This record gives sequence, C-alpha cells and structure tokens, in this order.
Amino acid sequence: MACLRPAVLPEFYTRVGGGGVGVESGAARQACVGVARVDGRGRSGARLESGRVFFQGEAVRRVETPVARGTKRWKEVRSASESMEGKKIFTGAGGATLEDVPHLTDWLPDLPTYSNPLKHNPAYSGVRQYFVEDTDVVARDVVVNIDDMGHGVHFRRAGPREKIYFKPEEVRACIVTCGGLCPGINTVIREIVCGLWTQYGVRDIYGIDGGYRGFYSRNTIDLTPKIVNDIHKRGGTFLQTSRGGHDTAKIVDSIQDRDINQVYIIGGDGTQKGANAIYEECKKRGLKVVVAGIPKTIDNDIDVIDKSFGFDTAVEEAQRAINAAHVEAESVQNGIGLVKLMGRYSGYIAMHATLASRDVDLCLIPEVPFYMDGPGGLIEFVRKRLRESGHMVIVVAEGAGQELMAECSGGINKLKDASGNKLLLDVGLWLCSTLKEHFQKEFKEPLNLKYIDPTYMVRAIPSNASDNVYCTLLAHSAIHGAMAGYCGFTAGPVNNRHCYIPIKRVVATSRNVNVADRMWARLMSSTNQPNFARYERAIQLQQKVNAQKRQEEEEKSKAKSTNGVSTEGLNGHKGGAGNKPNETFIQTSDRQAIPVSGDSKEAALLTSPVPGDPTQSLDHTAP
Ligand SMILES: Nc1ncnc2c1ncn2[C@@H]1O[C@H](COP(=O)(O)OP(=O)(O)O)[C@@H](O)[C@H]1O
Ligand SMILES: O=P(O)(O)OC[C@H]1O[C@](O)(COP(=O)(O)O)[C@@H](O)[C@@H]1O
Ligand SMILES: [Mg+2]
Repeated sequence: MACLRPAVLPEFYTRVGGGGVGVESGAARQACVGVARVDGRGRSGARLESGRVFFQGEAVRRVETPVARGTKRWKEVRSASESMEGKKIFTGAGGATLEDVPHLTDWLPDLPTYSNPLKHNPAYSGVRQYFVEDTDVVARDVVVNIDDMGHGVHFRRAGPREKIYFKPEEVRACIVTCGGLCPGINTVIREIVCGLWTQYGVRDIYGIDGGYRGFYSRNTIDLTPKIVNDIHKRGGTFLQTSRGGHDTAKIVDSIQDRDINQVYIIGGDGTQKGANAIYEECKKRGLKVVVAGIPKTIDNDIDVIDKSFGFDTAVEEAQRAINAAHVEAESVQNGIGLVKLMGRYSGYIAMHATLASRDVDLCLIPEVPFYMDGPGGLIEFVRKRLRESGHMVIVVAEGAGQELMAECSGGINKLKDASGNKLLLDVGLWLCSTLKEHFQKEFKEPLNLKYIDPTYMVRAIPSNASDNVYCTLLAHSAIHGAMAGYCGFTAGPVNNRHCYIPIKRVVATSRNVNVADRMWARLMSSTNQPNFARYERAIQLQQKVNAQKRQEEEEKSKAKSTNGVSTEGLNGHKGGAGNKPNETFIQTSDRQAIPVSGDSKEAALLTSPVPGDPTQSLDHTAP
C-alpha cells in the first residue's frame, strides 16, 4: 500500500479536519481522489485519474466535474470522496472547485430511482427545462478578477431532479424548529408540508414538538395542508422551539423507531451543527434517511448564503422603533432616543435599520468596539451632536460593547443559555445609566433619554411578503433536494440562486459585518459617527481608572457598611423609581435585567457594570 504525499486542503477543511489528508491506493481501491487546493498561490493537490492517484507535481489529468450522476466517472469520484471522510470537493477544468453535498448513494450505492411525479403535474409540466441538471452548479463569487475567471468555489444548484430516490408513498417526513424565533418560520413549515403533499404526493408528515428534545420526549404532531393552512399569517413557530436538549443518539433512535426517512431541520448555526451530527449518525448507521437544513436566524449571521429569511421583516419592523425614538428625541431638549436591536455577534439588523432610516446618529454593533470617554469617544460625540441638533438617535445591537461593560464592572460574564450561547449583558440599560449619570455629573446637563427595547417584538411578528416568497423557495429547495437523495445539506441562496451547501461548510464560519466593506462605509458616512479606532488605548485607561474607583468605593463602603456587602459602587442599574435602595439588577436567562436584593456580589459584578468616569478616566493626551 503506497503512502502518498498529503494534499493541501482549502482553508475551510484545514480548520475542520486537520492540516492535510493522506490517500491510500491499492488493488482494493481502484478509485482515487479529486481534491483541489486553493491558497491563492497556485493550484495543485490530489487529482483523479481513473484507477490511479496523482499528486502535486506529477502527471495530472483534471477531473472533469461537475460529474453527471450515474456515469462511470461519477462512481469513481463518489467512492473517492468516501475515502475523504465524506468531504466532496471536486476540481473542474480550469481549477474551479465544487463543494458538493453528500448523497444517500454515498453509503447505499444500489438504491433504486424513480421518475419525478412533477413530470405529470399540470402546474409544473408546462415549465420548459423544469428539472435541474445534476451538472448545474452555482458560483460562490460572481465578481472575479479577470485573471481568475473560471476558478473559485461552486455549489450544487437546488431544484427538482428528474430522478428521485423515494417513492412518495414510502416517505415519512418530519419537521423540527430550534433556537430563537424569527419571522417566517411558520411559512417554511407550511411550504414544506404543502410542497411535499401537492408536488410529490407525500402523506406522512409530522411535526416534532418543541425543538430537538421533542424527538425523544414528546409525541409528534400530524401535519397536513389543512392544519398548516393559515400558520404563515402568525409569528413564532407552530411547532414550538427550544434551546439545548440535543442528544444525537436519542434523536436518531427516535428517527429509526418512527421510521422517519426525511428530516427537515429549521434553525440557526447551533441547530445546523446539530443537524450535521444527526446526518453523520444516520450515515454511520447506514440508514436511508436524509437530513435537510433550512437556515434560520434573525441575526443574518449564517455564512455562505446571501441573507437569512425574516431579516427583511426584522429591519422593516425596527424602523417603527427608530421612528418612535426619533419623535421622542426631537420633541424635547437634549433628547436622546436609544433603540436596542438584536444581533448577538453580528450587527446586520442594526446596520441595515440605520441605513434605511436616516434618522440615526450613531450605530453601535458587536464588530466595532467602542469606548466612552476622552477624545473620539462616545460621550464626546453625543455632546457634540446634541449641541449641533438638540437631539439624537442611537441604535445599538445587543452584542455591542460587551467587553467594555465587562471591563467596567471588573467581572467576567460566564453565563450561558441552554444551548451554550453566551448570555449578553444589557448594553441598552448600561448606555442609559452611563450617559445619564455622566451628563448630570460632569456637564450638569440633564439628558432626556428614552430607551426602546423592541427586540422580541421585532422577531415575533409574521414575515412580510418578500420574506414569505423567500421562505417558499427555501422550503421547495429543501424538499426537492431531499427527494433527490441529497443529505447533510443546507438549502439557501448564493448570488440569488438557490443551492445545496454542505452543512459542514455553513457552520464552519459565521458571518459578521465586514467593517472594511463599502456597506459599513456608507453607514459611517450617513451618521458621521466616530470610528473608535483608539479603542485599545482607551480601554486600558478606562480599566485603570475603574480599578482605582472600585478600590475607593470598597474602602468607602467598608467604612460605612454595617451589613456586609453594599451595592454602592456597583450601581450601574441601581434601583430607579420603585426600587428599594439596596437593590441592583441581575440578568435573567431571557436577557432582561431584573431587580434583586444586593447580596450577591458576583451577580452584581456580572450584571451591573460601573459606569466610567470620563474626566478622571482618560489621559487626554493619549494617542
Ligand atoms: N455544537 C452543537 N452540536 C449539536 N447541537 C447543537 C450545537 N449547538 C447548538 N445545538 C443545538 O441546536 C439547538 C439550537 O441552538 P441555538 O444555538 O440555541 O440556536 P440557533 O440554532 O438558532 O443558533 C439547540 O437544541 C442546541 O442544543
Ligand atoms: O432570549 P432568547 O430567546 O434566548 O434569544 C436571544 C437571541 O436569539 C436571537 O434572536 C437569535 O439567536 P439564534 O439565531 O441563535 O437563535 C439573538 O439575536 C438573541 O441574542
Ligand atoms: Mg445562533
């Protein structure tokens, strides 16, 4: 058995699967490997030559992919891809690559095929070229350098195939929804049910109740077009959702026990990771089960696809809150309207809502750290804007300023939700108290600040018309892919064409606002806000001052206090109207700040940051 040189893998797989890969050849394995490398310096790597393996530098005949299913070459490439731990990356003529999705025949090679009933469907039979060719692919990058034409990554085009791998009467499909809500989930559920029913004649469709844990702890819900007829007009999820509770073995046991062979999983990055684990387990057990992921996230942070469903609806709904904030702010002196929007790690909603509105003076997102004090800081900017126009609107994404708040409080936020996502400190409340206190104390200028937190309102509404159409296409892409035997894929649009993307590819990276991109530049030019470039120096200074301040406060409270721990000095969210004097706020699992009696110093540190003290905190001569 020859030991061959490792092929260099693209960055994505390097990260997922280790630095390289070795390939065995020998009598038992006639087929070999089609792996491309993409590192910008040239193209080399493993190549397929029928019956023999060739590597970098050696004689190579390029694999002519995409490969038509069922051909001799396809069989070779398929078994080659099996030897690559299920990763299917093929090189086409000219060096372009196809990141292909798994297929049932990868582990069940002799499955029979059937003619697609859509051929005889009166609604669809009139469509010219209705069926998508197995050789159709979609380019990830449509803008390329003239020297690179014909290269780059591609994905399989989504859509109905002429041959399918399930007899309609044999299909037992289930749908599950996981993670946070998002406008449009019900539309996707409805369209999967109606699509399977009317296009393919499937009659056994079940809902899994309450997210992943519903697989093994609840009864299924029967789904028919009649039952789901109206659900797209409502927000939320008809099937209920949850975080946590992903137990791969128990879920696949339940899939087997119920004879389910198509699993449609609607959810965000965490859900898709779970879907991939389910797919892997089904494959390991040799089951004829397809797992299809439908990406859902209001944060729009799922990579590769153009945009997630519900995002447009969310941006539109956010306008209502921004408008209200603007009206409130401009109707009083020194008025500030502060709106918090969702966006745990990605500030897309905040960025798009700001750009759409044009009433926003400052947009804070997780990707851009900010600081409060000193030249170029937030307070200086707020003061300047209030002087210029008498009022201002601030939009903040919930994930913004997390490090700053933690630094200011001297605490580390270790709280997590049931899925393992970090719980966020409430940046909206923190900004309110910090700004108010600061302006009062330092400038003797009371602020008229109105805080609006529409986060749950934004994600709980039904999807708008364009999101409804998008959800319909997504659902149809998923069912066509499943009927065609593809699995372990996420359906979604790439450059406006729906594709099947390997789930592994989708979850390998997450998407964030690119602040070096023209979109963020547009925002900066529309708000004229500072770019907070001096963040690191500023935070160091602020840290130093806060530490001093805490020490002073501790000494003071030791002297004063007779009852152990005092919340003085931890009073970022200290009781306002109606709160008892010795109360502070604690963050609950649903991310709301609630008052608690001040006897837990740790909780207070995590949830009640000390506002910075600008005049003492910064060396104004700092670079
Ligand atoms: N790495 C992972 N592997 C398997 N399952 C996961 C993983 N991360 C999250 N999950 C499961 O996916 C579901 C939803 O995840 P969550 O992060 O809450 O929402 P979202 O999918 O919207 O990002 C939960 O049931 C959680 O247990
Ligand atoms: O309070 P919940 O339900 O845990 O949701 C909060 C989180 O859910 C989201 O809306 C979406 O998150 P997921 O996509 O991970 O479900 C985030 O913006 C937000 O931080
Ligand atoms: Mg998520």
